[in-house]
Amino acid sequence: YAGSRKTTVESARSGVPDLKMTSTAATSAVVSELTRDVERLKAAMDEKDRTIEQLGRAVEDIRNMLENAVSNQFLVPSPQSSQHRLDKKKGVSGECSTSSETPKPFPKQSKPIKTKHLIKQALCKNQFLKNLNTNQISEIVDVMYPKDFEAGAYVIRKGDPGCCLYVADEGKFDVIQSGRVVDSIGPGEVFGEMAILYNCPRTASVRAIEDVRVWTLERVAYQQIMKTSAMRRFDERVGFLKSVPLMKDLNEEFLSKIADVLKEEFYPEGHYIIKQDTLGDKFYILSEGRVKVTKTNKGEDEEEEFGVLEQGEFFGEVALLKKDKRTANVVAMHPGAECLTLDREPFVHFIGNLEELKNKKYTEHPRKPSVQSTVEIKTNTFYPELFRVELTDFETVATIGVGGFGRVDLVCLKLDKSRSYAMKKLKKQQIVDMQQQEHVYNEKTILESCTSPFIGKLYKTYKDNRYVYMLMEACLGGEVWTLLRDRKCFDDNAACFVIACVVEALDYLHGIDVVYRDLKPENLLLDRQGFVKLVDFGFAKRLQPRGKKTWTFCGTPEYVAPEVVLNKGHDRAVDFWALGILVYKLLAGIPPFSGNEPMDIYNAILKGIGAVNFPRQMNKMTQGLVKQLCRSDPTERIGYQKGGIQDIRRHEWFKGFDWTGLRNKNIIPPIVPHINNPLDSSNFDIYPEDGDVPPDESSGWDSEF
Ligand SMILES: Nc1ncnc2c1ncn2[C@@H]1O[C@H](COP(=O)(O)OP(=O)(O)OP(=O)(O)O)[C@@H](O)[C@H]1O
Ligand SMILES: Nc1nc2c(ncn2[C@@H]2O[C@@H]3COP(=O)(O)O[C@H]3[C@H]2O)c(=O)[nH]1
Ligand SMILES: Nc1nc2c(ncn2[C@@H]2O[C@@H]3COP(=O)(O)O[C@H]3[C@H]2O)c(=O)[nH]1
Repeated sequence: YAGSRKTTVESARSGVPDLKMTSTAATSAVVSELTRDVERLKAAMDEKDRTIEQLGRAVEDIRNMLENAVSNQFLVPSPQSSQHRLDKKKGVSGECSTSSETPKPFPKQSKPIKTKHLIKQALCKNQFLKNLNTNQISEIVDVMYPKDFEAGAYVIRKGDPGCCLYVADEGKFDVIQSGRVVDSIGPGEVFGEMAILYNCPRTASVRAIEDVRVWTLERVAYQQIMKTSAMRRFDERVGFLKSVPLMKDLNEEFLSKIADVLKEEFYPEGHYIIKQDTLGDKFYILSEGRVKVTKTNKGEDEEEEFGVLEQGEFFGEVALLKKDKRTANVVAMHPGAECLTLDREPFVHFIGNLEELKNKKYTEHPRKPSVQSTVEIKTNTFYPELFRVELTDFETVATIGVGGFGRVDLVCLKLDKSRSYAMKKLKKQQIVDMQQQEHVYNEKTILESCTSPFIGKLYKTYKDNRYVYMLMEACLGGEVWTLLRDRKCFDDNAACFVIACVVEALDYLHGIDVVYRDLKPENLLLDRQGFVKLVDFGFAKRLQPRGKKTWTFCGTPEYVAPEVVLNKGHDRAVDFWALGILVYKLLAGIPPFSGNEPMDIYNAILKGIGAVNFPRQMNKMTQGLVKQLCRSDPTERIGYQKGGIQDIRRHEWFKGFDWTGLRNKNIIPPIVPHINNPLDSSNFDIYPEDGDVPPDESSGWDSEF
């Protein structure tokens, strides 16, 4: 750019006449000629600047178009996106909160009504926050506090860990990427929003152009408000259902399940909630206000009133039971009515049919694996051969994996090289710094209690000043991730087998109320025969029975379910979502929701599976399975409904699959790894040594290791 400008000026100078040789008139003629030249040059340069700017924008547009095309249409990937595809995906998680902790109240910050309005408007425009109810928004606005910055100060610096979201109040801000101003932010705009999900590095810098004020929302405050309000709403709903005469005999667990699938709808006064003679697919319980029931007799226009229904009464069951048209009108009365509604599908799935609901008493059924499997639930599995074995009795053969908090080594006993183990060692200080102690304990206690052929066994744990260690069964066939990287994608047969093993693992885990939360090819390993085992239980959690949920953001961006992104509270349904992503990823080689930044991925996830293009190699039946698993509403996902995980096994995609053979391990896996001896680490990538020696950490949080 500078070069081209210089060239133009130089070529103009070459035409300048010798001034000493000319008269005054000639001089002024020359000056005006030169002035015109200068004007022409200026115009040419401006034009050039504009062209360069347009070219820059065009290049940027083309780059964006190509990136979109690659992720959506499977064109030739750019080097950047193919690199992106080869990267292992890292799990991310919010800080753990122990359930025993009493939430600390966040002080309310008084602010003028105008400011409250500005913040509310800003929050309502944000993807993550726009679905919050008015109470949640008000609570959030109340705890936001002001911060002032002088012109030129950085509100956010790229790369710093983020702990809060901001709403710009007064003044303007520059968004800076690689030293370039890429955008500006003005009053009433939200920025730094990723930080309310979990602690992740800032993706850009934000600098005040003038003296500015921002309103700050801390992640901890946001998450506490979300959690307490969702729990409060859920308890209120269960409490309300208990008061509904129709449901009075149902037990609490069952009511919790129903509460989970009910949707809340508001109808203004005069609104026809149900219109006579139309088709209907919804059942209603009146939670607030009153409705009147009217009927129009054949050949008459007048509506006759049949009665008024009050809070706690239900309607809309007749058309559902008879599979016929609505038999009456139901109209909202003053000042409007609020109903809890149940669609036909979840209604049928969860409670069979209304007659059953009216006539049958439900007893408590703890969820168990839905088919008889070879797995049994044990706790405190004990391996006598390892009873006296100390940490110092092992020697390291090779590093076979590197994770967020440490690494996994292939080890053997110094005195017995006929057997190997995987030793996962985690840096204690880093665990404490990232507040992940509870997750590490979850991993230990859950794995200790698992006995499934589809889950990597944990034999024993150790600790020293710097690390905690988990001694595990070694799966020497390598990661499904590596196979996928080398093959680009799997055929239906191999994908079906991998997914079937995962289904078995999930069935086992959900049967003991454990949600896994980190399904991805990186966490699936092949054993020596080629059967797949689930490892890395860093995000697994045992949920309270009774339909209880958990709130901490956990997972790997490409695989997280929308309810996790939206902080709505989540349960085992997130594993079915991730299973859908996994099916897609194995067959297509890339995940359905992707982007350069996690935020782009989350926005794509919130748009839903309907907006995703499927590659040619995925036929309609397979697409159907992915779509049924990746329903945005968790209660609508296949696997989560009345038929349980057996619905997935029965899906057409698995037609002819030998599930019993899989469980008894008497079928031949489609990919049988080459393993030369028990110390063979050749199916894993080679990792450099970790030069970093972590500091001692002696707070004692790991006493149970
Ligand atoms: N039992 C095992 N046998 C063989 N390899 C294993 C075993 N467990 C883990 N690995 C290897 O080590 C890698 C990292 O293990 P793991 O995912 O448990 O660590 P992590 O620190 O929790 O990782 P991340 O931070 O990515 O979640 C795995 O992807 C796998 O390649
Ligand atoms: N308006 C605007 N904001 C951006 C852009 N890129 C990043 N940001 C914001 O800058 C913030 C930097 O920190 P975060 O990554 O937490 O969140 C980022 C976004 O909110 C951009 O191109 N335009
Ligand atoms: N037909 C009829 N429906 C009533 C009456 N009172 C309440 N309803 C409710 O009004 C609803 C209209 O839609 P549905 O026929 O599905 O189910 C009906 C009942 O739930 C009544 O007296 N007659």
